Amino acid sequence: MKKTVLAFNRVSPELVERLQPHVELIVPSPERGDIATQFAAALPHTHGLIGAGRPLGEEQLRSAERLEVISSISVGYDNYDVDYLTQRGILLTNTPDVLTESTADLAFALLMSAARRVAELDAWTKAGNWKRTVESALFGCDVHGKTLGIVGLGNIGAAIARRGRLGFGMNVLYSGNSRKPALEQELGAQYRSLDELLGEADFVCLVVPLSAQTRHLIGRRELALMKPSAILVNIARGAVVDEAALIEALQEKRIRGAGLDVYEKEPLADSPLFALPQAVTLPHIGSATHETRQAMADRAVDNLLAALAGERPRDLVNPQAWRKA
Ligand SMILES: O=CC(=O)O
Repeated sequence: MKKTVLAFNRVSPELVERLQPHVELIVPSPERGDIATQFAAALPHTHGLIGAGRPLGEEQLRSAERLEVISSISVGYDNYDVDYLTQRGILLTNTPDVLTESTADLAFALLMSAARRVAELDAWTKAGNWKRTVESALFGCDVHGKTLGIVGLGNIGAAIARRGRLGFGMNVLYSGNSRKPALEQELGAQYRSLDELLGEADFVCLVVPLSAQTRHLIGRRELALMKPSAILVNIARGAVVDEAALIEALQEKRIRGAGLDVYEKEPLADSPLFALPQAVTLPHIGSATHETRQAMADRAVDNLLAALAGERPRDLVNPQAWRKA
């Protein structure tokens, strides 16, 4: 008998096509009422879950007695209570690597947009404000040759550093838990403590996973260490930054600007950020290209089907659960 797989919410037709021959697939749909109710009703019969953007821990999964695997279509896994899953022997998988370059592209788009005021001046032009040559009040700042500070030089951080160094001749600084001699060699990247990096960088780019250690890593004190001319880019998770402190720093012009893809509460609604033209606000689209989302879905399906077949999935977040499963 086929095992049952429950999607978190609507999934792409390609994903349905790949899964359907192998499993009994349940996809909650807004046409059939409340998604959360449909999800909860299907959980007790479910062997595998697939999707993204749904917090899952003990409270949500108590009734999921047959659950063997959660295949997350994301690289980050801060939505899941990993200890609880491990204790229950439920495998958790993610989709690393395939989104590295697209996410680095978006970090650079945010950085460029904030520096050269792309989004702001696009809105300005379309509002019919362009009557004569733009004056210095609307000038941006250079990117090439400036200092790029990467907080968290993992795969995505390294891809951003490469763009900065090789594409824009930037000086690259990084902070994090460990030194990266190969990247120091390749890109001339220099290690700094977080405080030193904040004081030296023209662009501070956050690329750390969210954890107890990185929650509010950038707060009032850290923002005060940044240069008044500096720009903060966050493509990691909203809660890595104390958003209220960031809004205050932007309102008081204590930093030049921000490029944000992630927020403490998503979707972002009614935020003071909306009134700040120097904050570029995107709706969490780091990996949202057709090609990358397809690659992520494929990788998530591979992980899910492997786990349901009793094989060790390629991207296992909690290997300790493998022994228990
Ligand atoms: O934020 C996106 C991801 O974790 O893949």
